[in-house]
Amino acid sequence: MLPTMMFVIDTAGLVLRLFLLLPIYRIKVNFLDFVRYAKMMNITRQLRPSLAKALMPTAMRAMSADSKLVELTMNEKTGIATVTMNRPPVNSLNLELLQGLLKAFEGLEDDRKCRGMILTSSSPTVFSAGLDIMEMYKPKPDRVKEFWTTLQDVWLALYGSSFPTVAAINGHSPAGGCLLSLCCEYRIMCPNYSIGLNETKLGIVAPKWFMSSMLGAIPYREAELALTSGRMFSTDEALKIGLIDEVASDKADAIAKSEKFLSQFAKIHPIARKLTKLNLRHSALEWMQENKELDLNIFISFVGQPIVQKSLEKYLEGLKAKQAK
Ligand SMILES: CC/C=C\C/C=C\CCC/C=C/CC(=O)SCCNC(=O)CCNC(=O)[C@H](O)C(C)(C)COP(=O)(O)OP(=O)(O)OC[C@H]1O[C@@H](n2cnc3c(N)ncnc32)[C@H](O)[C@@H]1OP(=O)(O)O
Repeated sequence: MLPTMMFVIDTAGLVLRLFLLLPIYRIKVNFLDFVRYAKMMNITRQLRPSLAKALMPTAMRAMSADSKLVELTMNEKTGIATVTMNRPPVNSLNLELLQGLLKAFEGLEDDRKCRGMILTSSSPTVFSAGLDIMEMYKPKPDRVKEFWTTLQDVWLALYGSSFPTVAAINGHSPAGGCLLSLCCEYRIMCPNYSIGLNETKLGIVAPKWFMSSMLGAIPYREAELALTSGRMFSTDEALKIGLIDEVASDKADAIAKSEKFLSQFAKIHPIARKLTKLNLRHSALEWMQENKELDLNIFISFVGQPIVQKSLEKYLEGLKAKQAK
């Protein structure tokens, strides 16, 4: 009798607390939200055994991401998903890789079992070489529009994800690669690689939202110096200025450390965590939502400039020459 009464009182309390929160943040709540909340509050043991069992995770599951460019696995026991970029040789972000990432992030957003996500790479030495320069060099009008819009959507989905995120940076991470890691809440990097927003070195300008992502990680003064000079940081330098949070000895260690970081959120109220994150990121997210079209037009006119095309051509030649040596 007493446990039943306690359960009814607990449940009423939970529902009341949820409904007090909801009008402020305009969250849709449904039964599954309640179940998540209840599970977090550790009351699933009091639910019907069949329902409690259904809530218990079982094993590691490969989820369909419909793209060989992105592998998505879910640890059913912990609810931690791993998204692995798999576009050899350097995971340069072309339209198809971005579409694969977007699909994976949106899928996880809809997956009520997802408790966190680790973003990593299948390459032994490169996390991501950033945007595929071939998408910007002599671009086809329709494709380049779709390319940039998809990048904006990937940024919105990752920077604004409701689940906690970690980048396990197991290789070099210039420009767009660094951006992806900056969208995550925590960065763990393997030794002796480089990371940074090096756009000015290519003769291009990192858009406002690239910069605001960096400003979310390091102080303004450091960001100003890094962005204007296009500086790439070694793993140790990145740790010193706070561009990364931890160093791992290798990829396996980076994943283990990522899981440890994410596991702390098991004890944190998921709605409180999510709303705190989204409130902190609100102005950058809102700017993007309201300025997608403007940002697209700036990009299109920027990459259309002959001087920008010349810079990209020179940079590509430099990469090829390096390869030929
Ligand atoms: C007011 C204006 C406002 C807004 C303007 C709007 C927009 C403009 C800004 C757009 C933002 C762009 C951000 C970017 O991400 S640009 C991309 C920057 N990336 C880089 O600088 C990285 C370049 N690559 C490297 O440094 C190295 O490749 C790397 C350290 C990652 C790995 O070195 P490794 O020795 O392992 O490999 P490589 O031999 O160098 O490369 C292998 C092959 O891959 C090709 N490659 C490398 N990177 C790219 C890339 N980013 N895109 C396309 N191709 C790439 C390289 O050429 C080699 O090719 P092959 O010779 O084998 O054909």
